[in-house]
Amino acid sequence: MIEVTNLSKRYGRQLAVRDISFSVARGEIVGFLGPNGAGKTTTIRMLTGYLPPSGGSAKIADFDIFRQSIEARKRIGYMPENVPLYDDMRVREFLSFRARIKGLSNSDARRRVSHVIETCGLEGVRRKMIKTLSKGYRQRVGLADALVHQPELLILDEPTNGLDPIQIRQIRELIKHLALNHTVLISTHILSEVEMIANRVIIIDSGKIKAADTPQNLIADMRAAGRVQCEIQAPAEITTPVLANLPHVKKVSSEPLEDNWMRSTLWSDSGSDTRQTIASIASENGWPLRSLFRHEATLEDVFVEMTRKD
Ligand SMILES: Nc1ncnc2c1ncn2[C@@H]1O[C@H](COP(=O)(O)OP(=O)(O)OP(=O)(O)O)[C@@H](O)[C@H]1O
Repeated sequence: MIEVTNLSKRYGRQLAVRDISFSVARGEIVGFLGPNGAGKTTTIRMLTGYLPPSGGSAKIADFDIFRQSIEARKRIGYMPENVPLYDDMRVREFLSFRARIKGLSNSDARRRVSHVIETCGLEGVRRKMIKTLSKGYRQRVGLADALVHQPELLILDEPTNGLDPIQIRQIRELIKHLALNHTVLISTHILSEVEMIANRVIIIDSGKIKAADTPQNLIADMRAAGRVQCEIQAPAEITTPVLANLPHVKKVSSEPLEDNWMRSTLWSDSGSDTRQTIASIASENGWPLRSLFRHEATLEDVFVEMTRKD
């Protein structure tokens, strides 16, 4: 559904998107993640035909977004970060206007507007002026606008940004519902949201793709490379160098607890679980060991690790 090949965007001297390639298959729900300024909006604006690339290409449903822009854009429902709405229009009037701009006939527009009003839960506000709507309802109108021409692909740029927790939950439920019969690319900062909705994530940082996989695989990799915490009753000057020298261990930090107990955290390489080695070392040295566990990784850990600046 989306095929991005060596796409780049330069703003003056700054390379905001650097030679990225990825694809999204029909029916996938892909979370597009990255810290502020990573290049998400720039990429999305290129994919939706609003911004010309400095290099590379992108196809939507096999149509080149730059050379076959009209065909490609017909298939995209785009909800930008700050949904531009006409405040002095009423909801239904605005959606009808948008449907006509998008080329729907009068009768198709009427039918589709009624459908998206129902899908997006806008029945109660369809006659209201847009300027009187809450942010949550404005987002729904933005989603209805993105859907009105019946696109196969939805591209949503931070759709829950600025909403309160209840509104976030409502929009998330709506997106989950829409995901049943659309391909979705969703950019967000809310990682729990991605874990709940997406079947794959793409992490971008400084204009480059750092990872593209299912949340489960990314978390599993992170778990393998994970953190192990242990509590040993021995001075840190003795235990820390020993723990730091264990195979695969990259870093150890220790903090003193009561009665000469010491809590140490070990970060290790991918594929290694140091728990057994720690237990053996403690036993060999006669160090009392009262706690030993592996930290369960989350998508947030993956995100922080992938986008860490060090
Ligand atoms: N119109 C522009 N002119 C110059 N630089 C820009 C422009 N738009 C974005 N940038 C820069 O390009 C980089 C990528 O920005 P972009 O908005 O794509 O990031 P983002 O991942 O969407 O960030 P955020 O999560 O904050 O929205 C940033 O360093 C930003 O300052």
